[in-house]
Amino acid sequence: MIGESDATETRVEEPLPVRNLVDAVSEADLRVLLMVVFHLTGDPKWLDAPFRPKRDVKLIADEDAGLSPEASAEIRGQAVALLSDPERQPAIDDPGNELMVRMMSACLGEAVPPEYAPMMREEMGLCRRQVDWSGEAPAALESARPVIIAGAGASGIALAANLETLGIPYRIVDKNDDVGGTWFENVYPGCGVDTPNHAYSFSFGKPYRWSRYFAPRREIYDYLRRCADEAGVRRKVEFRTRVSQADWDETEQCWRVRIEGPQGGELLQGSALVSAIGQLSLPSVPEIPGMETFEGPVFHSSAWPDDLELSGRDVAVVGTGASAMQIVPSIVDRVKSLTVYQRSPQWARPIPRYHDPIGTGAQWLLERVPYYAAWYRFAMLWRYGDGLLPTLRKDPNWDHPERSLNRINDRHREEMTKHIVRELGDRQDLLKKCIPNYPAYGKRILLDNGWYGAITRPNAELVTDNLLRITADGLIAGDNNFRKAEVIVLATGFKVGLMAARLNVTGRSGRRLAEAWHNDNPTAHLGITVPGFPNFFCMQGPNTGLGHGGSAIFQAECQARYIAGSLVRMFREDIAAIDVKQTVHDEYVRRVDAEHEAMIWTHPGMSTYYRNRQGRVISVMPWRLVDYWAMTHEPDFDDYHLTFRDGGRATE
Ligand SMILES: Cc1cc2nc3c(=O)[nH]c(=O)nc-3n(C[C@H](O)[C@H](O)[C@H](O)COP(=O)(O)OP(=O)(O)OC[C@H]3O[C@@H](n4cnc5c(N)ncnc54)[C@H](O)[C@@H]3O)c2cc1C
Repeated sequence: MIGESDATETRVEEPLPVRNLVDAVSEADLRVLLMVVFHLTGDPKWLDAPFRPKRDVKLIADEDAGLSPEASAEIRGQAVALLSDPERQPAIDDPGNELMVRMMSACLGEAVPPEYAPMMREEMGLCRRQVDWSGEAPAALESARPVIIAGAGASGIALAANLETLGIPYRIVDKNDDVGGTWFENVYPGCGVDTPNHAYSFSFGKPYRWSRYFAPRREIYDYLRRCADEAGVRRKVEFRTRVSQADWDETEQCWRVRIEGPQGGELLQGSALVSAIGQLSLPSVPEIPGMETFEGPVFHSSAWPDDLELSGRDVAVVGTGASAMQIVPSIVDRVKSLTVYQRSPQWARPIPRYHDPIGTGAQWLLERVPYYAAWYRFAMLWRYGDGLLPTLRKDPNWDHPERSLNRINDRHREEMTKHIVRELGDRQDLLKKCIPNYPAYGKRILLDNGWYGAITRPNAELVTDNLLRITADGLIAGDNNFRKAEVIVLATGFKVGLMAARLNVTGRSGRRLAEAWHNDNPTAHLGITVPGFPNFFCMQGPNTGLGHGGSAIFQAECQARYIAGSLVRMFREDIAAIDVKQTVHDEYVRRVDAEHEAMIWTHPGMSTYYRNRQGRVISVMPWRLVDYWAMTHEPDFDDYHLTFRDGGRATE
C-alpha cells in the first residue's frame, strides 16, 4: 500500500519573530559567528590572533570561545554591522579545501588535519554530497528494473532521496505504518538521541527547527517524515509491507524479491537489492522462566504500549543499557516503586545542558544567518566525532589493563567515577554496584540524564543479583527476594548478529547469506557488499556501527553515496552485475579485525552486542569517520567482478 499523504500532521514551523540583531548575536556561539564574519568579509585577519579562539572544550555551545572581551565585542559588532546590510554578498561561499583547513583550525583553535576539509564541506552543504549524473542520464534508465529497498528508516530515506534526484527507478517497502524506523518504533518515555541533532540530521534538505540540542524522539520522527516528504520518497513507500525472501536470478541478472503486504504477496524483479533494515531493530527478548505466567503487561522497550498507565504502579525495568538509561529517570517520579535489574553496570558521561531548549536568539541565528547553521553543524560533528577514537587504543605497556587501556582512558575512568560518587550523594552504598569493572567506553557510550539521581530515589531499588524467575505478580532474583511488579519493561537491547540475513537472501549458486555469515558472523566489504551476492548492498551493515562518536545518519549518507555511485556507473557502462571479489572482501575484513585487536572493543571482560558469540567485533567500525567517508566516496570497480550486458546476454 502506498503511504498516506498526511504530511500536514508534521510540526508546522511558524516564522520566527523578527529579532533585535544585537540581542540575537549576543546569544551566538562565538566560534561559529567568527566563521560567518569571515565568509562575509574574506578578511584573513579574522583567522588569527587576537580573534583565534582557544581550543574547544564545551559540548553544546560556546558563547565566549576563550577570547578576550575586546575581541569578542569586535566579532559581535562586526557581525551586527555585516548582517544589518541586506545587500551584503559573501566574499567567500565554498572556501575550497586549503582555505577550509585554515577556517576549521581557526574555528576550533586546534590544527585540523587536511583530510577533513572535503568531508566537512560536503557535510556542511558548502558543496554537494549526493551523487549526480554529471551530464545526461542514460536512456536505458526508463526501461530499467527498479532498485528494491527494504526499510524506510533514516538509511532507506538517505538512499531513496538520492535515487529520486537521479531518476533511478526504485521501490521502497517498510513493514511499519510510516517512515522513521527507530524513531517510529521507540516511543518509550524519555526516548531521544544521544548525538546532538545538528549532527544527527542529513546534509541535504531544508534546515529543521530543533527545539533542543538533543531532541526527543517525536521530533526526530517528524524530521524524518518531513525529509522523506520533501524528497518525494514518502509517497512512494509501500507501508505494512515486508521483504520476506530474495533470490539472485543468474539468468536474468536480477533479484527476485518476495514482498508481503496488505494486498497479499508479490514477486518483484529488482536490478539491485538494498537492505536498509537497521542494526538496532530486532528486539532481544530474554528467556526468563515464568515470564508467561506474569499477569500484568510485560514488553520490550521498543514495543511500549500506547495506553500504558504507570502512575502509582510497581514497575520493574530489566536491563541498564541505553534505553533503560532514558526510561528510568523519566518514570521514577510517577511510579509507586521502581526496581531496576542490572546485569552489568554502565559507564555514563555527564552531559550538562542535555535538556536545554534552544533559545530564540540562537534559533534565529541558525535559521536566518548565512553559514551559521553550517558551522554549528561542523562544531557538533567535530565535538561528537573522531576526537575520542585515538584514546580507545590499547597501550601494550600500560600497567593497569584490568581497569583501563591507557593513561587517557584511565583519566576518563577517574572522571566518570568522580561523577558517579558525586551523583550518588548520601547513597554511597550503591557505589560498588555502579562502577563497571571494564574500561570506560568499552560498551556503547551512554549519557547520564539523571540515571544516578533516579536510582537513589526512595522508591527505587537497583538489584544486581541475577534474575531467576518471574511469577504472576513479581520477580525473584538471585538473593531469593520476591519483589512485587505490576508492569515489566524489558529494556534488554537488540539482536545484532543476523543483520541483513534476516531478509532471507540467497545469492549465486544458491548460497544463503545466513550460511555465508555463519548466522552471527556478518562481514562485508566496507560493510556494504558481500562476495557471491551481486548487486546486493547493506546499509548500517557489519562493522559500520559507531562506538566512538558520530552519527548513524552520517554513515547512512556514506553508504547511500557509495550505492548510488555504483548504480550510476552500472547504468552508464551497461553493467548488469557487480560482485565484490572474495580477495578484496577478505583483505578488508582482515584489516578491520587487525585494527579491532588494537582497540577497546576486543578488551576482555565485557559482554556487549558489539561482539558475536566467538568474541569477534561485528557491529562497530574501527575507523575514523573521515576514513570511512574517504573509503566509500567513490566506488572502485577494480574491487568487483563485472558482468556486462551484451545484447541481453551477460558476458564476463
Ligand atoms: C533507542 C535508540 C536510540 C538511538 N540513538 C541514536 C543516536 O543518538 N545516535 C545515533 O547515531 N544512532 C542512534 N541509534 C541508532 C539508530 O538505529 C540509527 O541512528 C538510525 O535510526 C538507523 O536507521 P536505519 O534506517 O538504518 O534503521 P532503522 O531506523 O532501524 O529502520 C529500519 C527499517 O526497516 C524496516 N524493516 C525491517 N525489516 C524489514 C523487512 N523485512 N521488510 C521491510 N522493512 C523492514 C523497519 O520497519 C524500519 O522502518 C539509536 C537506536 C535506538 C534503538
